[in-house]
Amino acid sequence: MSNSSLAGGNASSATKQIIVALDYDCAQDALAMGKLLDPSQCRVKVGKELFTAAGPAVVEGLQTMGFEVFLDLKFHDIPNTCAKAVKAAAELGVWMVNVHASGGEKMMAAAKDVLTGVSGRAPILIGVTVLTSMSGDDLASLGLTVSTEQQVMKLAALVQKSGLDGVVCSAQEAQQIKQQLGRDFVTVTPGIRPAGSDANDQVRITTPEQAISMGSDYLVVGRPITQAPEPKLACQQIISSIS
Ligand SMILES: O=C(O)c1cc(=O)[nH]c(=O)n1[C@@H]1O[C@H](COP(=O)(O)O)[C@@H](O)[C@H]1O
Repeated sequence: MSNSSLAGGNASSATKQIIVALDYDCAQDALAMGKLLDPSQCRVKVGKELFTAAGPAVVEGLQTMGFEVFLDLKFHDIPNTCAKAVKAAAELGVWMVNVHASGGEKMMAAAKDVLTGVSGRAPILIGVTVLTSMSGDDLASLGLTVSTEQQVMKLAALVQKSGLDGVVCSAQEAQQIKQQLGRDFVTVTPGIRPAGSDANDQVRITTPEQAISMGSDYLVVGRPITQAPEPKLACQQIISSIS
């Protein structure tokens, strides 16, 4: 069974919908947080800061601890370069990898194509639509005159047309994506904030409960867990709130 068929529409009945964003500047801190978390209860995300500082070794370290890793490097480049980066990610054995949907159909299709030649389990390949830190005003400043929802839907349709498994979006758009693109099209949603938490730099936010009720498959949660006084407890509370 491919990773893709494990994701999507049935994820809401599965466990491990929480992906903890390990946004740290060194492997030591990321692995220390990993020790507090339970790989049978959540997955982890390695993003640009941690990967740039610590490289593939930290991915391997987390995998050795039993975690499935979402490698969030948001590749965005010419098709050949992007596809080769996705291939390198797949060879690290990661569970999920992402590219920017705004790289376009040719870039995304090349990234998907390269995975057919990868031995073993291919990672779930996801396209980032509009960053959850962005509002309509931010889009306008880029010269986009459509609403955030319209832009997310436009990019999500392009992601699907390019053959990818799903999108990163805010949970606010997850319901519409499921309605228009099908329940098996995976929605990965950052911008998760338990009631009363600081939004930080996130704009399009929802609580974990709202994200699940809107049809989100996977909830990416960073600071509300990693900067909590008791991260393990914060993670457990979020898991309980959606179970
Ligand atoms: O691709 C992502 O994971 C991502 C996309 C997006 O639109 N917004 C977003 O916040 N993220 C990532 O999700 C994480 C959210 O972290 P917190 O805001 O601390 O919960 C960060 O690691 C971001 O890099």
